[in-house]
Amino acid sequence: MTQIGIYGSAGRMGQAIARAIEEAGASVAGGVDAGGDPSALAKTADVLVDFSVPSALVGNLGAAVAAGKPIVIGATGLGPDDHQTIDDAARHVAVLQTGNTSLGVTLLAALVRQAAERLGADWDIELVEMHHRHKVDAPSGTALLLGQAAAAGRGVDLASVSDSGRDGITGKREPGHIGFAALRGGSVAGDHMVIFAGEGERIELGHRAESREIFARGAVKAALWLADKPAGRYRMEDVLGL
Ligand SMILES: NC(=O)C1=CN([C@@H]2O[C@H](COP(=O)(O)OP(=O)(O)OC[C@H]3O[C@@H](n4cnc5c(N)ncnc54)[C@H](OP(=O)(O)O)[C@@H]3O)[C@@H](O)[C@H]2O)C=CC1
Ligand SMILES: O=C(O)C1=N[C@H](C(=O)O)C[C@H](O)C1
Repeated sequence: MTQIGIYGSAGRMGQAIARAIEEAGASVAGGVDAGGDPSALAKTADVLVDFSVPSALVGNLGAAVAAGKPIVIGATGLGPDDHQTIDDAARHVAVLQTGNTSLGVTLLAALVRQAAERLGADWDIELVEMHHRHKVDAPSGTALLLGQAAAAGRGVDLASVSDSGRDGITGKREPGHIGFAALRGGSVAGDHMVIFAGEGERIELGHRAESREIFARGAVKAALWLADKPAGRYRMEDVLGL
């Protein structure tokens, strides 16, 4: 039976993942939260999942590499340095990083990329997301993932066209920019809408998570898939065969 270790185990996702592990017929190797030792868990688990906080990433990845264990990184709010750390770790162990482990969002990203590829640059792309009142990062990891899919469809680098902080006298919309808006409130598990706004018409491609169980099931599926993979950086598309 595959033993899955959880970084961020007492959190909303950590608890949902523990339930999903039991449902999948695997077992929980243990959990670590703030102040805990990531190394002991890495030694006992077959595979690890990290749904904690970005500041724990270096320690969690270091523990996974030292123990030679694959790891799924689901925590969001990651910056360029974090992605470099993930690339470095992926030279030693299998690492799958994604802002969203659901089947629906993984498919949506492919549709967004295709739409961005086919629609001309005169179609403005805007992303709107809404999450529960406890979420601490914005834009969401999913919004960034979808923005990256749109940018890839257009053959541009998201960092050079991203527009996420409109407030006050912003001036006109920059042609080619990809805009982000983040709403927070209540218990919303995660809503994302990608809007392609043309002259006189709009296309809206979206996803609504009805509970975080979909993320938890996807995370466990990814962990079980990753458990026997060689070193490298993997994506949810690889797990789902999309
Ligand atoms: N990729 C995906 O599909 C999804 C990703 N997420 C992401 O997962 C992350 C967690 O979300 P959520 O469960 O709602 O958040 P929570 O705040 O409920 O949980 C985070 C957990 O991490 C713990 N933690 C804090 N510091 C450390 C540390 N150094 N080492 C290990 N654990 C630590 C916290 O412990 P304490 O409370 O003691 O500080 C807490 O138990 C977020 O980044 C969120 O965006 C969420 C849903 C889906
Ligand atoms: O914090 C959350 O809850 C979620 N975080 C992820 C994100 O930042 O996109 C995934 C999902 O939307 C829920």
